[in-house]
Amino acid sequence: MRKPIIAGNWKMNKTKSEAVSFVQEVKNSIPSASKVEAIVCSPDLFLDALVQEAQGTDLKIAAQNMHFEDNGAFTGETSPAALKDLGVEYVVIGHSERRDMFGETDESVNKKVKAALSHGLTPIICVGETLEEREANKTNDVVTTQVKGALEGLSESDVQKTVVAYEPVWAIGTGKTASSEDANETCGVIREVLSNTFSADTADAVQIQYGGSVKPANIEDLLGQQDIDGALVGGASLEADSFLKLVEAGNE
Ligand SMILES: O=C[C@H](O)COP(=O)(O)O
Repeated sequence: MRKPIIAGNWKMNKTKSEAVSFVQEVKNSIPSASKVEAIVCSPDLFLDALVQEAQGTDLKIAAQNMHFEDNGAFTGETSPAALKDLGVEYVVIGHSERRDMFGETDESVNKKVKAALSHGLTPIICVGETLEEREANKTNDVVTTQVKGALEGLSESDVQKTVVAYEPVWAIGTGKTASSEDANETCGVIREVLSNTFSADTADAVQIQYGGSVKPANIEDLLGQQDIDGALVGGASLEADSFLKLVEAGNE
């Protein structure tokens, strides 16, 4: 049985004091033995404070990116070793904003996924098509290539430790959500790729999230779909109230 994940990706928002207040507000409202895993993906600057603040609660803290090397001359970057040492448990890898604006490729995503796993971090691997690709009926090809590229060379048991987030680029921050059925269909395609490339057991084990304008008003429909195991949420995760509503929806 896959446990759904509600992950709030704050992107480049909040100051440290705002971030800490948010965690103080939500951490004791995550039901223990919750049916969903609740995660906040924070800018690196606040990770240490947030991990401390969330200790002993059911709220997990994630990074939004990392380098694939353990150390070296990579100015401005953060290593997986440093994240692990802070007590971070998850890391978002290959978000479309990083692919689009910071030169992430399937190859760098693959290196980062391997590095995360080797440090015991759970990678949340983002895939998804642009509007142009969708209109050219290339959605399935694009996500297939991205999923295969991200997981290239991994063992079945390592793949089972990953999370995939399907985020159609045209639905991110636009207010346009894929219909639950369309989102489910593409998550199903991803599961089929996992099954064909690795095994049916692997496909069954991997949590596949949907992301793109998820909000309290549409979360229930999305979570009700067979192949959608949670959500990666940007805008609607910035306010504690709204984040808690998303987590509550997963507990109903
Ligand atoms: O990582 C989160 C996604 O990019 C979705 O962002 P959004 O919920 O603001 O559309």
